[in-house]
Amino acid sequence: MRYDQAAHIDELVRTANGHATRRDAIIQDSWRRCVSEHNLDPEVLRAPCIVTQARLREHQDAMEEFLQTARFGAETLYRQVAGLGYVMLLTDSKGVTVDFIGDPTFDNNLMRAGLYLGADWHEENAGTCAVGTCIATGAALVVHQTDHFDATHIPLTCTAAPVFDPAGNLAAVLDISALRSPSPKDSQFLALQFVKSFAHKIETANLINRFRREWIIKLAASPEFADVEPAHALAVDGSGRILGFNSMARELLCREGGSQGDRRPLVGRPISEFLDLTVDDLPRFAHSRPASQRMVRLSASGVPLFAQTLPPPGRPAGIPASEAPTPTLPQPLQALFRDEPAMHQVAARAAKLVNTQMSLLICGETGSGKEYLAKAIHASSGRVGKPFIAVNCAALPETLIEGELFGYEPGAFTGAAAKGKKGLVIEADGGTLFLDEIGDMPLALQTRLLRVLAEREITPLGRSRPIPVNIRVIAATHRDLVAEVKAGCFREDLYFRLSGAVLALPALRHRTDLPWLVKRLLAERKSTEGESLDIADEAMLLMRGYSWPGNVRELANALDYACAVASGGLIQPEDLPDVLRRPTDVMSPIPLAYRLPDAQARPLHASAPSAGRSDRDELIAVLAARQWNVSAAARDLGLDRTTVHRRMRRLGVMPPWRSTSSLQ
Ligand SMILES: Nc1ncnc2c1ncn2[C@@H]1O[C@H](COP(=O)(O)OP(=O)(O)OP(=O)(O)O)[C@@H](O)[C@H]1O
Repeated sequence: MRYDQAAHIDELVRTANGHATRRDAIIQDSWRRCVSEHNLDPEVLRAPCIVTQARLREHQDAMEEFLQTARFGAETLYRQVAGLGYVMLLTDSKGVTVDFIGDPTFDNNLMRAGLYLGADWHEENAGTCAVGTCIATGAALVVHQTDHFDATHIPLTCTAAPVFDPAGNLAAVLDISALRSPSPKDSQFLALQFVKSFAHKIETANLINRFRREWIIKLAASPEFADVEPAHALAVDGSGRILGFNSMARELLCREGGSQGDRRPLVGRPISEFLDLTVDDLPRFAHSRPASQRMVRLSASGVPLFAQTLPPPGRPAGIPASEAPTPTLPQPLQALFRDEPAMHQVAARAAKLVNTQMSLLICGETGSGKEYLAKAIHASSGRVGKPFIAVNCAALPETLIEGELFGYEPGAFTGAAAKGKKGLVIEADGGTLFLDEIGDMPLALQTRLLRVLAEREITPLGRSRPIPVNIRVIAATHRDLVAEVKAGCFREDLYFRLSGAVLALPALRHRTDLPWLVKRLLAERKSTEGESLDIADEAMLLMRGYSWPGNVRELANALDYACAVASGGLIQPEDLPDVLRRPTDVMSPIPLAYRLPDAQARPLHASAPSAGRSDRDELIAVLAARQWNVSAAARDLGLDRTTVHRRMRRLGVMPPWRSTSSLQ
């Protein structure tokens, strides 16, 4: 044990025995809690506790939408402090690190220090630390060097702030930490302000996202800042009842309610109890009017504030949320399918993400339309009009990928083009970079890609200064990336970075809109005589019965063939490629909704005992009917998600895009 660790333990023991110490009160209280409530022994040095991949996934799944909303804020915070040696951690309310951004070159040191995805920083395990003590107290704080309880952590400086959900419950903790820092604790004062400010932004973004179909009221103390940085934000429904708030609005309303001696919960109470307005007044506070004319007073204290209201989309004031129309999908996403539940789910999720900075991962069998979907996302986003650059990582020789992607300066290496090369990442600036077959990207380049994603800048070969880039990365694969991670062929941190949002495209044989797709593709084609074509019912029946291993690409090819050989403007069974007419290639006539994806079509007894077979069949059927959305299946079964996940593991049931070798 090092001398500084021994001295630290000595101070802990003396404090636990009631001796005075000059530490902040919040640290002293936490030390005492660690000894008396968590039974932590100051003399034991504990290694960081990192949860298993399966548990991490469960923690991430449970707050998926929040993570998507928080990502941009967390990345922006990281960019501001990365140069000072900080990493960024976002933990859930239990202290498990569900998002992490750090310099990949420090991986091992960060992991050893517990600054890593999956690290559990709850006070019960890790002792006094910024995240754990923030969870215990609900307060933002700095835990600097020897403030930490466990002597393992005393080189670290950590600053954390709580992020509350719209009902005022702790949702997450935002933390920045550094392996090294100056000794005075004051050096972290600005870090604390930074983290608090970003926690506030994430909280407000989460509130607005969660209640985007309701009235949002933002309040600021000055007219000049009413539209720029309104401190207080709350959501109210069409009848003027409070639905949610950020922490600053909660404090303000509690003060107001408190001054009238009313301590009832805020949710459900009419906004007119707190502000001198009713729901009918809300349109008056729309952004189009000058801020100075948007004054409102707090009912109890009479203090003036300046309001800005955001109305529910496409709904005049006063109509209850339940009667609001469902928001429509952007046209390019709508054009991908017709009345097809699995595709609708993919498109609806993509629609929510089109304008976020998040990287997306599209999974699906070959030819299922991964690039087509990526283009539709690009066309639906604010990046439309900017480049969409597609790179097939499997098609480029390993030696060329680096130069093609990241570019190089003139004369960077022997054989380099005289003018140098810009690189596809820079060419995609402002737009979308589509990385097809990401599973085939060599490991060394995965590290460089990770850095581009984390830092949003790129250093071409032979250049010393990085170039900032603004790209949206969409990756695609038909492989089981989780298995690739397990086999050491794919970087785990890159996988987590890319898989923040996974869009799983259904195979064509599982799509219920095949007839519509056939007609749509036919409308784009002509016969050799230049006439439009239709398809006979018998030919359509053959198409519906075929298993389409090459998916939409194979369908398009089959129609090209049929259009070339058909005559009289109608495609007959004999105009279809032979393979469609061979009985062995035809699917068994099980009902479409219960047709199982390939991974599940293996002999069931191979992975499940016969006693469990009917349970397994039932579980697979419900999951397949819900396009493998575990939450939806759990609702159907009347179980919670964790139980369904546990049951899936026990019965060896996996989504079609994972193989049996997947990480569990
Ligand atoms: N929804 C769709 N509507 C019309 N055509 C589509 C649709 N989806 C895919 N296609 C067509 O199917 C073909 C294959 O699509 P795409 O290249 O996007 O598949 P992929 O999954 O990326 O394939 P791969 O795995 O081989 O990279 C393309 O010709 C594309 O134009």
